[in-house]
Amino acid sequence: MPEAILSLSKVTKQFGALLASDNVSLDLMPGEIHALIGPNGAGKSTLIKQIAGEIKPDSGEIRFAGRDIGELDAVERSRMGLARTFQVSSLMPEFSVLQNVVLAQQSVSGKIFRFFKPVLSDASLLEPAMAQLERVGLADRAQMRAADISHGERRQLEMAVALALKPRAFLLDEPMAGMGPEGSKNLTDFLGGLRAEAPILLVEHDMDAVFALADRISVLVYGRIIATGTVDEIRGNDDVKRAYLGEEA
Ligand SMILES: Nc1ncnc2c1ncn2[C@@H]1O[C@H](COP(=O)(O)OP(=O)(O)OP(=O)(O)O)[C@@H](O)[C@H]1O
Repeated sequence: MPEAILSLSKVTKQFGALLASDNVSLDLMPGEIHALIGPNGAGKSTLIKQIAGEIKPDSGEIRFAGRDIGELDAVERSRMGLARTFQVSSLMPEFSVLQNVVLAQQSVSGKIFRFFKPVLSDASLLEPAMAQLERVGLADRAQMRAADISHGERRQLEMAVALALKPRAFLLDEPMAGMGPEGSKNLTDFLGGLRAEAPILLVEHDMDAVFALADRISVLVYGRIIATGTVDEIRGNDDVKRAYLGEEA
């Protein structure tokens, strides 16, 4: 049995009287897309924020890449390869699409540059950045300002930036939000291929996307995981139907 890349053990977080994470244990295995679903206010974003290091659990343990990351801040976690995208925009709007990817690459290269300019004309950085843009289908927008591309294209650019960081796991918080049907379909195809690069913990309300992509699904209700299983197991689970999916699922 391979070791989990990310694992949560009994993570608990209370806001006043509200138990937003109630003894949550969850793992993300190599090569998988693990979807986290649940009704509004169930605590999905709170959990993602605790994994990313934006808020601290009251108790419990979070391990990533074999180590307890409880004491690391969000920047240190992202340097370890934990890539969070979408709800927090990582883009620099005044820079070009290509420059955004170059800057992301250099942030993990370990090299310190005093000025942006030499970085932005360094061929050894431009070529791989262009390759990432081709991968997400944005090569023809490379020279546009990030501020001037469409909403869907910004999502693609965030993906290219995330890829440039060479992540060991992706935390994706509602990637389908605000995408039209065609955009959702393209992104679904793209994410399906991405799992080979790094496993994905996916928070998503679009159930078509979740059912198409997830290797496993965990269902969160009132801060508690009420079931974890394959798509078929979750669709057939009576507790899940009652609490979330409804009888038609
Ligand atoms: N900083 C905070 N202080 C107090 N309560 C909070 C805080 N953050 C979230 N909550 C509460 O915790 C609960 C879980 O919220 P959370 O945003 O994690 O849910 P969610 O499952 O992501 O919801 P949605 O699907 O609507 O995004 C909610 O009742 C919310 O009001």
